[in-house]
Amino acid sequence: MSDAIKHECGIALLRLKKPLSFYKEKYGSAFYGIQKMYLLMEKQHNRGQDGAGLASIKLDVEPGERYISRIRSNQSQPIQDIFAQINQRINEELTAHPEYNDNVDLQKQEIPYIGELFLGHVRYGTFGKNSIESVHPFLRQNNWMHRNLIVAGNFNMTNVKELFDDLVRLGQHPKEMADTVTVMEKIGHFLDDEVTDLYQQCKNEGLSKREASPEIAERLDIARILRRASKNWDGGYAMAGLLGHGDAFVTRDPAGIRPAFYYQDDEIVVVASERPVIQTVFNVPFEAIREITPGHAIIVKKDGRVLDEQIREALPLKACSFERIYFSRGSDAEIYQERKELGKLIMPAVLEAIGNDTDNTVFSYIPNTAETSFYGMVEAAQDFLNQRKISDILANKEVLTAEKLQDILSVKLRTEKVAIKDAKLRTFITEDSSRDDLVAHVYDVTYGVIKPSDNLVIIDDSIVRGTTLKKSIIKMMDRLHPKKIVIVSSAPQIRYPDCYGIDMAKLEGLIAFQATLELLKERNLYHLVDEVYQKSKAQENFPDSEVVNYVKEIYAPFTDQEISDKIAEMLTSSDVNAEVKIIFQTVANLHTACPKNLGDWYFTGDYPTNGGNRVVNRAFMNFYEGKDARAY
Ligand SMILES: O=P(O)(O)OC[C@H]1O[C@H](OP(=O)(O)OP(=O)(O)O)[C@H](O)[C@@H]1O
Repeated sequence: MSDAIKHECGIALLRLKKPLSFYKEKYGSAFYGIQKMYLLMEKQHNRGQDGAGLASIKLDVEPGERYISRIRSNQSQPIQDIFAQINQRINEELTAHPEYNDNVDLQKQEIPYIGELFLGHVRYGTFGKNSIESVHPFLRQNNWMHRNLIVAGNFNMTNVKELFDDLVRLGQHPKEMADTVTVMEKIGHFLDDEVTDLYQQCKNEGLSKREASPEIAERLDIARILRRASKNWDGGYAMAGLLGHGDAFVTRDPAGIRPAFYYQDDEIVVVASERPVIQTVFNVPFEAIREITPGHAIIVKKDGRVLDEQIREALPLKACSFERIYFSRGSDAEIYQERKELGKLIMPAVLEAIGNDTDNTVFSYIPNTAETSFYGMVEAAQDFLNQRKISDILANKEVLTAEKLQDILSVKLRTEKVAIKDAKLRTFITEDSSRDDLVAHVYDVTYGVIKPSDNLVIIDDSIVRGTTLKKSIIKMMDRLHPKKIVIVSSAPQIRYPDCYGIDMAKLEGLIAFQATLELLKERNLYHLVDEVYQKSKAQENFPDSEVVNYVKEIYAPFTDQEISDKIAEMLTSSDVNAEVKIIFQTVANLHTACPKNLGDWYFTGDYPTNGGNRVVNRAFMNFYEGKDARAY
């Protein structure tokens, strides 16, 4: 089996509803679509830096003219790479044929990528190969216009094997087991089916073959195709597709795990993985942008109609909270406030850890994502300080002088930028093998702002494997000689693997799991590991719906605090002098801060789809059997 491919990805779909001459007149260029695609993709580069791809379709072309273009790159800076190539191609054409310059019809006819429909994708290839074949969009070609299918997705299916077997049962011979291919072939199969049915219909109505073609395109029921294709999909997905003649769709999983936003007016329809991208690129307000309803698809017919159709029965809404904590850009109006709230809500625990001694404490953060929660933490600390000033003033009100008041008011919160990130990479999603070394060299430290009598409170958005802390942050912070280092995680302890698109596939990689194993050993409870293995093994061949997440029993004997303390101990190497404490967010606070994104399986083990329980079961067995394998 070829490696399943991970998809911590971003998508962008754009349909220009007017003729290209309209954009030339209004915005000065018929390349409007390409320019907007560049921005839509670049502003989602946080979602993928290993690969980028773009496909475009020209509507209503004559037979013999090319109408689908696709370009993909797995070079460093892949977004720049593909657009540099596109630009070069366009410029070559324009230089060789000056007559194209002011002629939109000729541009459309002769220059690739000048079309009305676009699909872009940015990709993280977090493990396995990062070959060009793994870069989206994927293409399924056919001589029949409406049988051409182009797909790109931000997704991960837990049951690729089963979906693959389904295809084989249908008589197909898929060329690989990668989930993108499987999903595309699934859609493709029902697309073919639908086309065949419609052709029969047209024939019965007396239409000639040639007359039938545009009729089929018009009547094609995309929702029906998606309903049939996605029936057995178990996973998190925002799946986008284009058909050769010009229909387009984006469908979202029934639990709303992966995000997808859209906007439309009379000039454009646009879909992206993140909302602020659309706001910025098209200068539209927050309120004008909608989320695709979980289990629905937004379908843009070739004639410009936009349909919102239900595809799957909705599941309880479990939008991924990790999008809010880490993955998405913090520029979204809601996400920004949520991250701040995460910082605020954890403050009482921080104050306790420093014995309310804000005077001898420096507050800081680990760049970049945690910067926003730092602002929230600082606001809460400021509130605490103000309360103290009020009490001081009231207590001294009989003897208050201007000087005394000045003394009280001059006390300030001490915030510093202590950690500096040298490389502009997201290390969390860097491939396992090269990560340790990278992390060790990614950060640097600011000297001269910490006194030996100080506590240093430093907030990070999440602690996953703990590499960032162990290999880099704690050691470097210790070089500043603080008395105590308090690491604050704006996310709760990550105890279970993810299987819906965030790369946390192995249990033994998670520091919370490792710490719990240590505790089990110390307390002579390690037999629980054997027991959980027996229970997991016994349900190995159960249908997904009957599998129980027994891994929860591993954590049950311990309080959160005990596990946190063990994590701190394990991440602190013997040469570190400061006392190190780690504080994690509670799951209850997470839900308070991010009320719309209640998906919390990596923290609680409560998976939103049945496949999740199978994955955690498999992940545990892999760990127990010493198999260095991914669980899906
Ligand atoms: O515990 P670990 O397994 O080391 O992973 C957690 C770290 O990874 C992320 O940083 P990243 O460099 O990806 O991104 P950022 O700059 O966007 O915060 C995250 O912000 C944590 O610092």
